Amino acid sequence: MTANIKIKYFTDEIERLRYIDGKSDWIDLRAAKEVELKAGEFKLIPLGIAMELPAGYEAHVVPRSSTFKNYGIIQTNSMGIIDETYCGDNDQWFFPAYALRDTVIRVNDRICQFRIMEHQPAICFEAVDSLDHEDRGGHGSTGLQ
Ligand SMILES: O=c1ccn([C@H]2C[C@H](O)[C@@H](COP(=O)(O)OP(=O)(O)OP(=O)(O)O)O2)c(=O)[nH]1
Repeated sequence: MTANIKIKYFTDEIERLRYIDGKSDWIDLRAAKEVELKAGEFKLIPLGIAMELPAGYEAHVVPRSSTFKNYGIIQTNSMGIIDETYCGDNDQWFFPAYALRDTVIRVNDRICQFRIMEHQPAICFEAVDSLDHEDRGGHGSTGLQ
């Protein structure tokens, strides 16, 4: 099955998104403007795109494995969640970056990746006195290091 996604680019300076079938279903995203950060600084890096996600889906954005090594930045929210409703003409995706060293992110640098995920089912929380199961045990209870 193929999902069609409407995408709006905010600049011609970044390469168009490419889905590489067979390797990974995560799709790389690029910085849409040059951003300079000093060690300890936080900035939002625009990713130059907005999308209308398929109904019933959200997108998850995480750094590439090489992002920290190449650029010295980490993603402050660990994983970005793009809601289905984030689909207006100015709803540009961004990467919240914290720099651990002085660094420059250049236009078109591939700094993160995303995939779409189906929403979980609607949840109703039912309060009970007992869950009627044996305790599994918490951290370290398997004895494995
Ligand atoms: O890394 C991110 C995180 C979010 N967004 C966009 C898409 C998302 O739909 C919107 C709002 O994000 P979120 O729901 O995480 O934030 P909030 O609800 O506005 O703020 P918070 O949850 O911190 O109260 O911002 C990004 O582009 N990148």
